[in-house]
Amino acid sequence: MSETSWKDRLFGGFRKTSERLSTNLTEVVGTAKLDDSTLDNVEDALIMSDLGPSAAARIRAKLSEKKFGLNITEIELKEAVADEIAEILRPVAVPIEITAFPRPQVLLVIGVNGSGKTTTIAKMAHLFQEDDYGVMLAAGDTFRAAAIGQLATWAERIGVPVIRGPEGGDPASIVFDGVKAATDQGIDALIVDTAGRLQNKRELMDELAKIRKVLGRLNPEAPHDVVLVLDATNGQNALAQIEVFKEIAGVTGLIMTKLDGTARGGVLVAAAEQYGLPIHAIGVGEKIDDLRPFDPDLVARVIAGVA
Ligand SMILES: Nc1nc2c(ncn2[C@@H]2O[C@H](COP(=O)(O)OP(=O)(O)OP(=O)(O)O)[C@@H](O)[C@H]2O)c(=O)[nH]1
Repeated sequence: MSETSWKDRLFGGFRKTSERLSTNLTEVVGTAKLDDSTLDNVEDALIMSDLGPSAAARIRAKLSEKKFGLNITEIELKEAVADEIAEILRPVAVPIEITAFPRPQVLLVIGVNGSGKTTTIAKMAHLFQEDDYGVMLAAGDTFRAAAIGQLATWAERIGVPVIRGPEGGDPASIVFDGVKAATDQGIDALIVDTAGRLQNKRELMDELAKIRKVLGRLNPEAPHDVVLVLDATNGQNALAQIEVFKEIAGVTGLIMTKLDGTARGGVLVAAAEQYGLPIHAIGVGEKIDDLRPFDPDLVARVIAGVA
């Protein structure tokens, strides 16, 4: 896909978020002087737009440091907010690199049901394929037959092999088969779907521990990545998921999906500020090429409504 059309999609995707922040910030201006009361209002506007109290306080402090007492127009305020959002996003906008030696790089993908995990795995595979990497999928979410079928359908559609077992089968054994097959076939990236049953933390922890143990026997470096897929429409609840999964699954990076059609895209900034985990890519639609790594400066401007 051309960069222009991705940009359009990005704009379209974040439209509701930027409208919300824009509206909230517009209410602020009128008081043209950036004094304490205006700063209070800016901070409130950022919190109301899901950027979270911590990012809001940080942006407020920076604005105050740079522009306190100055007269500021609405557009200048939005530009300044965009600059500070970019500061927060820059360190975490880190695409996944396929660097594992020996191959394959093993990526465990976790996330609660409905977060967009399966679709995101297909989109990631597609991204890697575009870079000429050989990709294989492993259907480690054996909890539901539908999940295995859905992954297999995607694999067929994008033309990548998939390792699968029976419903209720042992995920660790599928991962084992996956690594062996990927190694034999010279595959670069093995993406493993896992069950995301947060309802039962103990079970999930045990399952992941077993997968790690099996992987460790084949390659002590694996899994190289533990990617948590989050649904942006869940707002603050998505942040709570980071907290839990970080603790129980050793998350190494995030992918945030469904940023299209939600006014809650500010949660991307909240996640960046609060957790500092790499955000590998963002999803702005249901199509195969609707997931990309992101340009933090551009996304910041889109969110603040000045792009
Ligand atoms: N609008 C939009 N929809 C998305 C995005 N990513 C995934 N979806 C949709 O979200 C729904 C759930 O996605 P799945 O991939 O099935 O999610 P899952 O987490 O694997 O969920 P289960 O299979 O139910 O466990 C599907 O209808 C996807 O098309 C996105 O970035 N934007």
